[in-house]
Amino acid sequence: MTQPIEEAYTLAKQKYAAIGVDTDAVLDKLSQIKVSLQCWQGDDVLGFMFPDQALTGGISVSGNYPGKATTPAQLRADLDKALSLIPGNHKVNLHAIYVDTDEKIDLDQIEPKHYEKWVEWAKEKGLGLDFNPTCFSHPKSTDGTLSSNDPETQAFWIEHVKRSRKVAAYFGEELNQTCVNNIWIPDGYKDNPIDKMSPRVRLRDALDQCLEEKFDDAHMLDAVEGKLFGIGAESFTTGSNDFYLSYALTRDILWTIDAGHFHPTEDVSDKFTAFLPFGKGLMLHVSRPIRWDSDHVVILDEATTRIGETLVRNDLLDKTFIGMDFFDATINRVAAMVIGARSTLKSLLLGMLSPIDTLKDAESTGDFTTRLAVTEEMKSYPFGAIWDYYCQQQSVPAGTEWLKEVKDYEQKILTERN
Ligand SMILES: C[C@H](O)[C@H](O)[C@@H](O)C(=O)CO
Ligand SMILES: [Mn+2]
Repeated sequence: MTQPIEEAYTLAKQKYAAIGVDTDAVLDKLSQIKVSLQCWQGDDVLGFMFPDQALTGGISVSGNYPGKATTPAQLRADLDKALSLIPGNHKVNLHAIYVDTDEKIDLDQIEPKHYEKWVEWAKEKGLGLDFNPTCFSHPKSTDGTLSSNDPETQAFWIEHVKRSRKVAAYFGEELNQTCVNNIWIPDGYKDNPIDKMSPRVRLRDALDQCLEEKFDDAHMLDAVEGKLFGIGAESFTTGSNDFYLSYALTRDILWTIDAGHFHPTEDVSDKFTAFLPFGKGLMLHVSRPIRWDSDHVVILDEATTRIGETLVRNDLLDKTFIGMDFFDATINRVAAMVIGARSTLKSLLLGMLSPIDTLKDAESTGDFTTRLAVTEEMKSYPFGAIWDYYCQQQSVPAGTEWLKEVKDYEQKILTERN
């Protein structure tokens, strides 16, 4: 440990102790938390199944920064680099298109064996894995997927989702920890539909078929992710947030809240405690929407801070799987992963460094003056000293030191690609 970091921590620790916060206990708690690092930041959501297929489904990646991963081995190397700069022990989130096989297969043919190399790698690195069926960027996804009114198309996507659940359960069994299988589909209409009921009934029934096979919760949990709108589906999104909230509650599965999938003025963190008194649990896609679901790299802004604080203050960490969802090709992709994950973890640390009991006492006795005064003062507490110490403790670089490693990696590895 370098001297200045230790000294700064000692002073900061005293300051937090004076308001009843035990920073050593906080760092111990933070070290137990896993965030799921989305692999698709590494290759602009292309995957290895149909890499020449354009990205569709109303999501888009801008930028052409050199060095994107074009093979599973490259992507794993980039993830390794990123994970070595993120404090703690985490998970990696895969989409179905990230197969690692020489077989030429379509999405309705995926099997656990096509992802074996990911599992071997995860075991070697002590990582967990999450999974997502990929219901976009495919010739059969242009006119709807699970809610399609073409029985053949719908059957194709049902088969894909059923198989993705088997892959997720295999991940969970092999890695001895829960793998979340998150279902998101892009179905919707550009213009106002007349019949809004039939697509949603078809989606409900298709999902029910997908979920027929039962798996052990300890290995696999289903999650459904809604959305306000997507490019090309501006007027109607079949799998809207209300639809999936209802579906998750009635089927006792996880609801995925993507921070970019609501109206920009909505506070997504407020939804956690609206859902959890009734629901099984949450999956989060921590993201950064700029005017729309732009999937910018997560930073420690007010929205992200509120997410971390809400999870901690309300004791929701045991019921929430924290994933991230952003993809930016205008900057170094490994750096994007590191920035997003470190910022997400910082939001949790900020939450943990609050004098929660004092604040709750003030609130319950109606002392809202104290609640406001203390939360404001906390903003200038020496949080950075605690974070730097945590990084040292977890053997990852503190401050911007990590950037040197990414720049070095860029020079030696990334610029040699393409
Ligand atoms: C890759 C997608 O972003 C992801 O699967 C989905 O979670 C989403 O947020 C679509 O907008
Ligand atoms: Mn998402």
